[in-house]
Amino acid sequence: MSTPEETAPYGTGPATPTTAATAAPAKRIRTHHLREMKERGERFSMLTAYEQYAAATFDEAGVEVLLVGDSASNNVYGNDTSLPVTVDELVPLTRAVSRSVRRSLVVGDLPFGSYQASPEQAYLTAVRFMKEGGAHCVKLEGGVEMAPQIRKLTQGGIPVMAHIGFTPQSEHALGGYRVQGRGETGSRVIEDALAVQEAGAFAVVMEMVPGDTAGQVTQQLAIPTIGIGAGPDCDGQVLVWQDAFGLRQGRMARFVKQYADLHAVLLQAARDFDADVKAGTFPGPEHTF
Ligand SMILES: Nc1nc(=O)c2c([nH]1)NC[C@@H]1CN(c3ccc(C(=O)N[C@@H](CCC(=O)O)C(=O)O)cc3)CN21
Ligand SMILES: CC(C)C(=O)C(=O)O
Ligand SMILES: [Mg+2]
Repeated sequence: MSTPEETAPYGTGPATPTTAATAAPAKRIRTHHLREMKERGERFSMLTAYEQYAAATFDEAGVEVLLVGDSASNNVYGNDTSLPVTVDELVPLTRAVSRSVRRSLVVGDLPFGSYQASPEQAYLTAVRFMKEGGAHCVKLEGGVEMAPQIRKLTQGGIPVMAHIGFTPQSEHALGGYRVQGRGETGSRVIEDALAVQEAGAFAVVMEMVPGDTAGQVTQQLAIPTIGIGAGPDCDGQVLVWQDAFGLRQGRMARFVKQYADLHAVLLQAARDFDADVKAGTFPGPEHTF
């Protein structure tokens, strides 16, 4: 007789990786490992993840960092922008991802309005991602102006990933989806990068920053940089997984490379199922008790 746990078909989380069941226990990625990789001149990868199967698969693939992005606003909840998503909506997704990884570092992305008001607000929000969501660290958007928040969290035992350049939560203030730091404003990106490092951030995302500026920042900083639309000279790269693997349809930002066409695969599978049901060819005898 097997135990209920052994036969439970769902919600098995990281205990049943698809192929790695016999592999040695994976060593968890910690924030200092990313810095050591930078020091050795090695690059690392980051993808968004919002639920169990994507998270477990990317973990198994060797992706070092999984971001439960506030981009769940668009890619899970169907909003047009990242602004409407709430802490109450993101924390359960973070919990799903953190339960599903064996090795990857899980980053909870603090949503718009949940940390900008004060370092205290930021701390209380970040604690929810760590306690209820099981996140290993958090990310927040902003440079010089967010240094007090970054300092407060870091001193309170919560590692912080910063996010500078184009910061989608400020799209209305920035005047739309635009490359940041072209020409004279390049110095702003460098000031922001130095400020977040000084405040204690363990890494920094740079979004839509000219490649040469991102390369300079990467050289100047001791902490790793992670690019999205910031050229090849960052220490790591991040993409939204539904963009990279072709689940999302529509116009993609220039920085997206498409590695698969999951929309086509899923569409065909759904059409085949629908046709089988309508033809009476599913379920067959082998599916019937
Ligand atoms: N699915 C998805 N992918 C993302 O990359 C993403 C989200 N959602 N949601 C939150 C933010 C919004 N982001 C965006 C959204 C649009 C552009 C964009 O349209 N960029 C254009 C304009 C660049 C320019 O000319 O300045 C591009 O062609 O890259 C970029 C980043 C990144 N994040
Ligand atoms: C695009 C990444 C960096 C992000 O912040 C998100 O997915 O929310
Ligand atoms: Mg985000």
